[in-house]
Amino acid sequence: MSAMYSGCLIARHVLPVSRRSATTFSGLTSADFLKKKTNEPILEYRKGSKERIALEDELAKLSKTPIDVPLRIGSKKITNNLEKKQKISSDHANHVCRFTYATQDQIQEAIDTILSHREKWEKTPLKERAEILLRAADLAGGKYRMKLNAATMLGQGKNIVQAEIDAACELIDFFRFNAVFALELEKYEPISTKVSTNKMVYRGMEGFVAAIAPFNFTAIGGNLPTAPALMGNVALWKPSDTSVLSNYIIYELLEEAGMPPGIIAFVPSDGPTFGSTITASKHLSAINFTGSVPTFKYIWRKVAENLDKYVTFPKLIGECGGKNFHFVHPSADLQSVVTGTVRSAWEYSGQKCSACSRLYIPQSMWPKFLEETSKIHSQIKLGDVRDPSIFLSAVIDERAFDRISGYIDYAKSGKDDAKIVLGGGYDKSVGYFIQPTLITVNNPNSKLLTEEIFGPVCTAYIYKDSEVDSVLKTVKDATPYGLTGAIFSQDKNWLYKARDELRDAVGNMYLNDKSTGSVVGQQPFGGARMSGTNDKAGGPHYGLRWSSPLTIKETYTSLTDWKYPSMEN
Ligand SMILES: NC(=O)c1ccc[n+]([C@@H]2O[C@H](COP(=O)([O-])OP(=O)(O)OC[C@H]3O[C@@H](n4cnc5c(N)ncnc54)[C@H](O)[C@@H]3O)[C@@H](O)[C@H]2O)c1
Ligand SMILES: N[C@@H](CCC=O)C(=O)O
Repeated sequence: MSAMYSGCLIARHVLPVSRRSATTFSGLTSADFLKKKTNEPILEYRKGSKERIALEDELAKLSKTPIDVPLRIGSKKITNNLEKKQKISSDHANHVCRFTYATQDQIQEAIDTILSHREKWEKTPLKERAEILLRAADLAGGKYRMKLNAATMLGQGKNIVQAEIDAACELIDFFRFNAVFALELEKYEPISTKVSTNKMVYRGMEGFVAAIAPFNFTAIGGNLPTAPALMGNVALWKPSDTSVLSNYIIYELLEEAGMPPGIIAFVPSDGPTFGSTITASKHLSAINFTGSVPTFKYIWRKVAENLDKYVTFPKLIGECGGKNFHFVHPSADLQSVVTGTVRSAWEYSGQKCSACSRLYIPQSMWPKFLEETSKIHSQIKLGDVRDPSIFLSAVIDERAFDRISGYIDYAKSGKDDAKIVLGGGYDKSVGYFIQPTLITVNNPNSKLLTEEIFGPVCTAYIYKDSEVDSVLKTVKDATPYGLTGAIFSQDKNWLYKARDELRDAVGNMYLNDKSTGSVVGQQPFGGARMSGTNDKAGGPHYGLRWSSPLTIKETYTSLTDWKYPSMEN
């Protein structure tokens, strides 16, 4: 820990990660990671396994005793009236936590508090900041793993595997890879000469970062404020109302890992109140946003309105929605198309930004595709998140339920020649349950094929095999988005032709694989076009976005020559 923070509460965390033993469920620790640079293993949770027993225990505790989540500003814990609840979406009579909205004054207090810690934190060596994240990774992999998973299952509607790949593995990977990528960045040295040396200092930004998180990925919630903090920034962390608990558990484990108070403030709040307060502060240095396009546009406009106020130009980083496609060539491997589409479109009820929600499939393949997909559909179980045999659970809340069921009703009305070929049922009496649904349309401009639905609804456009190339050309401009897309073809020449045709259509492209499931360090993630600013979270250059590098040239000889050689006769 830096001398600046020595003597305060966190002094017990002085040992570097490599000399501190950690216990994790997978057995991989940050010390091992520094040698192997490998992703956190995904645990299987087989019945009777150590991890399954521990998870069930945590689920039972949390189901019985919801948690009260305070605001965290400096060393204060503030509860106000705990007037809000984060419900269990598959059992909405119950909730996982009570929390409160920060008022405008409290958001302002949080800004002032973190700014008062900025200078010291920014001067703390990167290595020390990185070690906090490496310790946090071990806590997320061990002591906190099941708490994170249980909170993500009950609070955000994920089944065991979906919680594990997000709240455990992706979060741990973000902490570890970001730490190592940042240390690698620092290794770059500009060229120096005999008379002067040059240095690049990866300085934090002057001001504060506002991290605004979506509901659907616990790991993203954890990444948004900590990647900037790693690079020497202070941050406000606004979780989504429907991911408060899992995000707060991350806050607590960061604290235990040695994150000093006052570097990150945890402030659940009303979206527009938060948005207008942060954008009105002249000290806003950046926004790290993940969520929908309309919210990001709102924030961007607010920044534009306040542009003359700011000390520095705020960096606007936003990862937004998508209308992700699977494009199937007549030569494609049917099994991959079926399995990939079932998983991408319906896992986690289609609430991954990368979920497949439009399928382009040739007439020749459609009957067999439907037959095989129907077989799987009949085995898929939709139910309460605590039932380990479910494939998917309820959608996140009533607003999402009403929006998604509205699209299903549109299909039922027969507009755009829409037909529901699988699923189409929904019921919100106990939980916000929507059946995995497959629709076909004849109109390529149907809103079912062009708007982000963000639910377990996939729309297929069945094209004539002979028109494959012309249909391919329509994919890019069919929507304003450009997040993910998959191309399935065993004809390699055609596959690479399609890859080139769709070069501008996505930020993450999959060839003969489904459109979801990016892994930190393997597929750095981010969308093009209206899907975001494409800063590639989980990649080696992400840290640069949170830095305002300072270049320093120091010269050791006197400056004597003022005449140019060309001036001599
Ligand atoms: N591209 C990616 O990496 C990625 C990842 C996850 C989710 N997403 C997208 O996120 C969306 C789903 O998440 P969501 O429903 O939480 O999105 P959302 O836009 O409704 O909310 C995102 C966050 O913004 C906050 N917010 C709302 N109004 C605000 C305002 N006026 N000012 C400031 N903040 C405000 C919300 O409270 C929440 O914390 C989908 O569109 C999905 O595709 C994208
Ligand atoms: N990393 C995720 C995307 C996150 C968006 O919700 C995936 O690719 O499945």
